[in-house]
Amino acid sequence: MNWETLFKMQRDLDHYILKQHQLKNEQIVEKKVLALLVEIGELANETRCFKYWSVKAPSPKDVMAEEYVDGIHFILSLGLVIGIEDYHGEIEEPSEETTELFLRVFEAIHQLNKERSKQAFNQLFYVYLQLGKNLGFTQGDIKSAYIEKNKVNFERQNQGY
Ligand SMILES: O=c1ccn([C@H]2C[C@H](O)[C@@H](COP(=O)(O)O)O2)c(=O)[nH]1
Repeated sequence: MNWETLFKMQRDLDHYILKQHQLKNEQIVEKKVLALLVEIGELANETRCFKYWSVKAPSPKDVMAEEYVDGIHFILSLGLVIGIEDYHGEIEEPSEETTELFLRVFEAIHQLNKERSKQAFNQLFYVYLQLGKNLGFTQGDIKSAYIEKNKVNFERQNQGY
């Protein structure tokens, strides 16, 4: 999977948003970290993986994919802030179950916020891709859902979102 294209699309979107709201990256890194944590919480809610008290089915795959790629947006965006423009790691079949993977993603986000290093970024991307695989998304699914949502995000900026 060529992630470089997605990093480039993310850079364009982030620039557009910063310009629109007259902000600089330094002012919003922590907000981006919180935004990412919130998106992952929203995704967890759609999967219902932790709702041991409920028998309702998870949301449809397209709904989950949209939440999942919101997370991809903020991960790429945080990567760009620390100077990362591509990702080359291979993913292995995740051995953990969904809940455990979510907890590992949250942990990796906190680590990235503390370290702001390439190693911490790669760990986060790796575990997030494992979560995606666990939820049934191929890399092709992720790419097409990302492209679709990136377009929506641009449109929203033009509509006074
Ligand atoms: O600097 C930013 C701010 C937001 N978004 C994108 C990520 C998500 O796809 C979406 C979040 O939108 P809502 O949670 O407001 O729907 O915006 C970015 O890509 N970069």
